Amino acid sequence: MAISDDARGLSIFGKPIVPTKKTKTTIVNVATNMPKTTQYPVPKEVVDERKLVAWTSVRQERWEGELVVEGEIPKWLNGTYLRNGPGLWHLGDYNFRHLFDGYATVVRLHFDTGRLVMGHRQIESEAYKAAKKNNKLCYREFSEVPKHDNFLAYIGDLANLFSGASLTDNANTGVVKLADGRVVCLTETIKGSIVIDPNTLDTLEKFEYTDSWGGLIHSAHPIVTDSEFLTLLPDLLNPGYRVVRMDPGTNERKMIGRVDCRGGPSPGWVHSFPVTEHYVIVPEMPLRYCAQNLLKAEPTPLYKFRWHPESKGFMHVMCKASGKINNIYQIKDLIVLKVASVEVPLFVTFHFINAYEEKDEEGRITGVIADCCEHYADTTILDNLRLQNLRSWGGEDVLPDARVGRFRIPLDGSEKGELFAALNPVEHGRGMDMCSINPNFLGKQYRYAYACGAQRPCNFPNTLTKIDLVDGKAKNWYDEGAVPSEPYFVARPGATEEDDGVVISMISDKNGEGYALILDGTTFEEIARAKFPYGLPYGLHGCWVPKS
Ligand SMILES: CC(=O)/C=C/C=C(C)/C=C/C1=C(C)CCCC1(C)C
Ligand SMILES: CC(/C=C/C=O)=C\C=C\C=O
Ligand SMILES: [Fe+2]
Repeated sequence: MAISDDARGLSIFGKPIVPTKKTKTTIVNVATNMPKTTQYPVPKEVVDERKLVAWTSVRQERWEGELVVEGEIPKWLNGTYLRNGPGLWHLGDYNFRHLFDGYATVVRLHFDTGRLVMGHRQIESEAYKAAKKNNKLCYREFSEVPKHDNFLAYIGDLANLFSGASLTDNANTGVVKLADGRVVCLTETIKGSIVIDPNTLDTLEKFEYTDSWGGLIHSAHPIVTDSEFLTLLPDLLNPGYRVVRMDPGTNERKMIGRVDCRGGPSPGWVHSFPVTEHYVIVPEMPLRYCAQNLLKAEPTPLYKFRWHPESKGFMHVMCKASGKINNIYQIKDLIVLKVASVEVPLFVTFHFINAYEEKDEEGRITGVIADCCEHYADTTILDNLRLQNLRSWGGEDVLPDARVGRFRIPLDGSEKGELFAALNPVEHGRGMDMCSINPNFLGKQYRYAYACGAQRPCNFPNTLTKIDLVDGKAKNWYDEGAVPSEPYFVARPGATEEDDGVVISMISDKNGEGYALILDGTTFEEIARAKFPYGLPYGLHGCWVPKS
């Protein structure tokens, strides 16, 4: 294996390279069940001392090198963890506004019999290349819109919005490994699907869908397994969603079925969605795409979306085999499959955790359970993710509450489903987002979820938390002032227990430094960490590429 241990690369867009202090961090396992009233703001001196590396642009285009490992990485952990995220938030002196605007930075942790090589690199999207070349924003990002020199240019840009030409391809949300081995970085625009090399992090090509579904947007979180790729294509013209499947080795999405919206002027935002063994669950969230906001030059507090409580929330259950959602009975492999479309309480979620089918004593499916990181139907979290807000924390407890929201969708023809907290949110500090599960339990009854919770006061989820959905308990990892990224579970080969494996996260700490962290999946204790040469910005979602 070729290992380079030098930091090579360029500083980007003129950002200075600032040396970081060497300080040891203290790890505390916390109990987060302090009542709100006994929590105090973090003292100003402590807040002022914190470096904001999580919310600071990555300092150079790329780096690769072997890391020194403290502790022991299990010898069975062989493969590559890739994590994508919006890591570059400025162009010259111009600072982007929202976390989701940044140009994609992919980080790679390559594990080989106890050794660890880290690399990071910018994705060479058209949007990123054009920004570098022209030193200005050239495509419409999540909240940022290019400025126009004159009225004609503005009209041209509006026309380009409808064709999709002016939309970004900045693939900064996640990265998936398809069953055929291709590794694709994704965002919510369909054109922002970009194939990368998981070893060199080279940008290889645009992932071209060869079907003719058209449309501009899809779910940022497709469901990817060894046999398929499922995603949702919101239909903004005739409000609804197409549920599509793509087979390994192809670029063609075939339609499983279509769901019409039951409320509102447009489909609800589908950042993610869950599946069970037999069903695709299509959430219809009252936070809906909004054409007027899409046209605005300045961001609204809800960006390209609008909150429509009057339109209600719904969960649709589509049979994977037939594409049907109406409440009829179907015989497939002698199982009676019932499907449903129910009204549910208002909800706000980015991320579904998992879903599964509930059965009675005879093994008949009676309902569907779908779990998500739910923000109590409060949309303010979206605006809280503005960089200014993340960077200007004064020590107050300002992170809105979130919970593991559990939908119960009856399949007996009832018109309504339920939504409740799957465990007491105090267990995880009333913060909850950025989740993963053991992928072998996708769509099946499961017990454990890994996510970011809160040790309050805070303005962003700041703990790693292991949720036990059976006992209703959580184990929390916390490093004062640190921002951990999504905990990612990798199962030990041959494991029979659901939590037998490790959890990987990357930490941006309060000293401006950063490290890869490996926790034991069962005990949730740290087993290894490896310091990065410098702190890295916060990142969103990752995937595991096992050693071939
Ligand atoms: C980083 C993340 O989680 C989400 C990124 C979302 C993006 C880039 C959304 C972009 C969009 C446009 C540029 C116009 C159309 C609507 C929408 C999909 C929100
Ligand atoms: C980071 C985040 C929410 C944090 C809230 O508590 C959401 C990210 C969404 C995109 O992937
Ligand atoms: Fe996401």
